[in-house]
Amino acid sequence: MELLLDNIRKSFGDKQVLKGIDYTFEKGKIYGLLGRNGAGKTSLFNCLSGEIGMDSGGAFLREKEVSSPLREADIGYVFSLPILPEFLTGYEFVKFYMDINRDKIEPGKSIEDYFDIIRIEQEDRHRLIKGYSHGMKNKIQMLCFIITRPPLILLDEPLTSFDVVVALEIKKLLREMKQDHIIIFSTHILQLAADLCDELVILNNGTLQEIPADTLHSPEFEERIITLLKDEGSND
Ligand SMILES: Nc1ncnc2c1ncn2[C@@H]1O[C@H](COP(=O)(O)OP(=O)(O)OP(=O)(O)O)[C@@H](O)[C@H]1O
Repeated sequence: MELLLDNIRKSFGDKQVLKGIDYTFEKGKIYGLLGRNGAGKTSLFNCLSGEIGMDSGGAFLREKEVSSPLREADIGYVFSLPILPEFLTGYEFVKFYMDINRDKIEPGKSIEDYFDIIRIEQEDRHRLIKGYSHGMKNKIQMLCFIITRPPLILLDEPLTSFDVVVALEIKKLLREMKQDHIIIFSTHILQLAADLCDELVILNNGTLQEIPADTLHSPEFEERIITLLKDEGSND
């Protein structure tokens, strides 16, 4: 399975943020999306998820030479600022989410199993989401895609809110899941990108640019990325 981005363009007023995004992402890999503040990473994710409309271009999933337009149901999107019904308990929300997605759930997994996966303690499961920490809310958002397992998973700076222990668990989980999914996550933490990603792409002056694979584990990794990101700044 592949995700094909075809000449995606998006402007806000006079500001052209995405200037023709062309890229092919493959199943089985974790992609790190890098870019400076305001480069358009969230805008790209929002265009893909349908949160905002693209001005032109398109996104398609291709399976065995057959392409179909990307649909909302194909995407699990974890926002950097989690959006959840705060008036429900974690348990109530997850139960509701499982009920409405009954047809997509792996047989044999209970609600408690899912909470165990993301390590939310028993006593916290029945507390209102309103009182959850940022990291716990992110975990609940992640649980949504663990439950429904959509082909495309978009993570907008997700791991920054987790403590080191949870971050390690989530990294492990993403690595386990990657064989069946296309995972793209945006981050400003270069070490995390180098550690977790199979490929890196930079959103540079409104277009996506692949970073050569040999850069990822080279001793000059950080230096080379920073040079590329600075180049972007000079294009503004
Ligand atoms: N709804 C909107 N209306 C007007 N301008 C917007 C809107 N959304 C984003 N922008 C602008 O588009 C540009 C890209 O923003 P975006 O949030 O996509 O960048 P980003 O790469 O995710 O940044 P960061 O790393 O700081 O989160 C910015 O100049 C931002 O102000």
